[in-house]
Amino acid sequence: MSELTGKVQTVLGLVDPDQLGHTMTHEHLTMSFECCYFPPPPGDETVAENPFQMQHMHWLRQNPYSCHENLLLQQETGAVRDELLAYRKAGGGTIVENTTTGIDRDLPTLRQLAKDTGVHIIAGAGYYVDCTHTEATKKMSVEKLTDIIVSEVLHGADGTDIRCGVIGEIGTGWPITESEKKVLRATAHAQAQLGCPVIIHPGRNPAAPAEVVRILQEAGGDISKTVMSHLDRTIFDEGELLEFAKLGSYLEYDLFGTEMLNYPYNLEVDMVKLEGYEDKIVVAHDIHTKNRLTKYGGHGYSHILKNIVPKMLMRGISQHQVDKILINNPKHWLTFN
Ligand SMILES: CCC(=O)NCCS(=O)(=O)O
Repeated sequence: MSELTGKVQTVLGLVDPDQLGHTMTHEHLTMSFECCYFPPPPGDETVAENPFQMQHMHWLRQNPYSCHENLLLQQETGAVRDELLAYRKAGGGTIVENTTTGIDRDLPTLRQLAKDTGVHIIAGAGYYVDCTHTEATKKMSVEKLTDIIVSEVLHGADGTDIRCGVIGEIGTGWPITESEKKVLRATAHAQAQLGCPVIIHPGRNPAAPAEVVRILQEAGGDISKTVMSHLDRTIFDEGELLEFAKLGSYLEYDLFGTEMLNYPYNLEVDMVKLEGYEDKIVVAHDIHTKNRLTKYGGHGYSHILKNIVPKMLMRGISQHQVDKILINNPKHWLTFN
């Protein structure tokens, strides 16, 4: 039992879990995604250099990683502040900010955004994918990595006294590299000490999520307190997905905002299926590029609350089930044991 037990840790301090309200479990408010720059298709180089014009917006949606400028979300703090105020107005209460070491976590900015907007912001401890690990990180032992992660939760990260309230998103690719495996083991050790929530970014192979769970479990991690992100881009086969669900993690769908929501000829195309896992599903937009902000014609952080919830209700998901996905499941996940 520690002072964290039964509480949720935000960038402004500990809060009672019932204060969280509607929660997006996977967003970014300030970060850089330069690590994942992807060259534009041949012939499109000039568009990529000057993307933020009306006639280029569709190109940007199709090629979000092919424009350096688009990857610098940390330049948009003013727009993000406005977005968070709109999120509150739409009924939003909490955002889990998944930016970890390697993609420019900025805790003072998160604290200021929380103060300015009243949105509860929960920051992430730990490391993103291998290509962002420094040589020093790659050389660290599991014990050293564990100490750093624990300290980010108990004392503060990046030379500040601002404490993280979740470990992750912990980045892994496919195959999982040695350095990523060490970080996963450190994550499990830290979780065992702290009783804290964990969130994982799996590689893009359908086998990746289960392999991560295996490594975490072997190292003593608590899978029932772990979110597996990005399942909507990772496991496409329904049978495989149900097999993975049996392992007991939370199942996160976080591509909302990039879906084809109103396909006019068949309004059923994006039907959500719960399949008995309504206590394990969480959702988010995973905003990590500029073009997804409303300032640039994007969907913003309120899209799920404004557009997806009505669709869920229309398709027979009850208000009680919606509340589980948006309020109760995140609350239980985020509360320290
Ligand atoms: C930093 C945000 C992130 O990792 N999002 C997932 C991107 S992708 O792996 O689906 O391309």
